[in-house]
Amino acid sequence: MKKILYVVLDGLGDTPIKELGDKTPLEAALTPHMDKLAQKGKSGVVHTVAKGVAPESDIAVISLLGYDAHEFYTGRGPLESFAEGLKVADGNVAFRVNFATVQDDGRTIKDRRVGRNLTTEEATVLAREINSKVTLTNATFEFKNTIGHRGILVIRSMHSQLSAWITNTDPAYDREGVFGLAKETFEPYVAESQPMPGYEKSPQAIEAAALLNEFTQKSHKVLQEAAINKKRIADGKVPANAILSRDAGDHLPKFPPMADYYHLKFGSFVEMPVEKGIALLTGLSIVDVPSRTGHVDVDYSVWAKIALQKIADFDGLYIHIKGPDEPGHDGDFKAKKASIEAIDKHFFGNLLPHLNMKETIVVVTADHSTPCKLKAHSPDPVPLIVTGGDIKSDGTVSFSEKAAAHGSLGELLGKDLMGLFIKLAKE
Ligand SMILES: O=C(O)[C@H](O)COP(=O)(O)O
Repeated sequence: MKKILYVVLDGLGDTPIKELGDKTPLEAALTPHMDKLAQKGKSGVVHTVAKGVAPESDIAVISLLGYDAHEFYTGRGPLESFAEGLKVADGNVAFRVNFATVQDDGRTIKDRRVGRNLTTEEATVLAREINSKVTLTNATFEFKNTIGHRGILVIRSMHSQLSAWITNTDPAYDREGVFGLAKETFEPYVAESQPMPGYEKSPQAIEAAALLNEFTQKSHKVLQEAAINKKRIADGKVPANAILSRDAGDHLPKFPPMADYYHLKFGSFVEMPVEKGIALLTGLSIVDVPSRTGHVDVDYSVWAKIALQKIADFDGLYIHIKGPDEPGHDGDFKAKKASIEAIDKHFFGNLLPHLNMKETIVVVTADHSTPCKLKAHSPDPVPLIVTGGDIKSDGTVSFSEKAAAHGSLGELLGKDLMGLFIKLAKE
């Protein structure tokens, strides 16, 4: 059986941009290596969770790994908390959070990501202050910063189980059932969490929402007084003076391990806690890579070398590269195009010349589209290339949304991809 090299570029998909000559950042980017993969293989488009769904990365990646997100997903909070070593027992409620910047009224949001320049070191100090100075009514909590403005929060009631059926305080994401869905537009105010429809009378949901609101108010007060924020303001930066919470979960997902589900041993290297949590909980082996240096030419070429070494140890590698998503969220199409070009040059450029393509099915796709115009995830399907092994070309000339839409693979669902790749790897 051939190896499977499964590369997912976060937020890759986009829509045509006038300033790029009505091309998407992917179309406009110089991507000779990915274009060659497309020319030698077949392409198509993927609705990673379902047609018309603008997924967060978590349910998209779960689907891309072949699991039905409707069946297995229990919220982003438990995934990221598990990745970061925080205990999430049944009845604890875990959230993904952002440090954010609000006006002095404590609720008008100036920036959901603190200008995307909060250092992990600054966030660590602020997290320590929150953990030491905030107390909750008949409950304890653990708050941990992760990467940049990102973090996780676990709240534990002292006398009862809590329910995750509560709304977000982060206005940028809605909840549809257990799924988190990106909103194209939203009111820039910290939302009051409340029990979700149908759970208005649930004591566990009522208590969970009340505790989240208490945490939000008290952490804001602590952050307002924090020396780090006073220094940030003096340095002309926006303060990290609020915590936005979303995607609550009150138990860990129970995935059948990949080894049992597909009888395959997969390695994985990823950048963000959410993908790390999914990899750990689906039984993928985490391949250690050096932490980001901030220089993508260095980081991506190191990743390429590690992928070449490690693919020998596994049946396949799942590689999740964050790159294009952040500039998409920031509406920075030039930076998104540059990010795609850097991945092509420094990851694929260092990987493909040394990869045994006859013995490897190479897949390149995305978890969702993050159109620069929207600055948010969208339901637009993402392009897919499948090449290598004995796969014959379907005449695709380049790697782009437009070219993929005419590919011979047509429209696919994320949860069907693994089955397709395994079939191709066995041919
Ligand atoms: O970057 C991340 O953590 C997510 O993919 C997007 O989350 P955000 O909208 O809170 O930045």
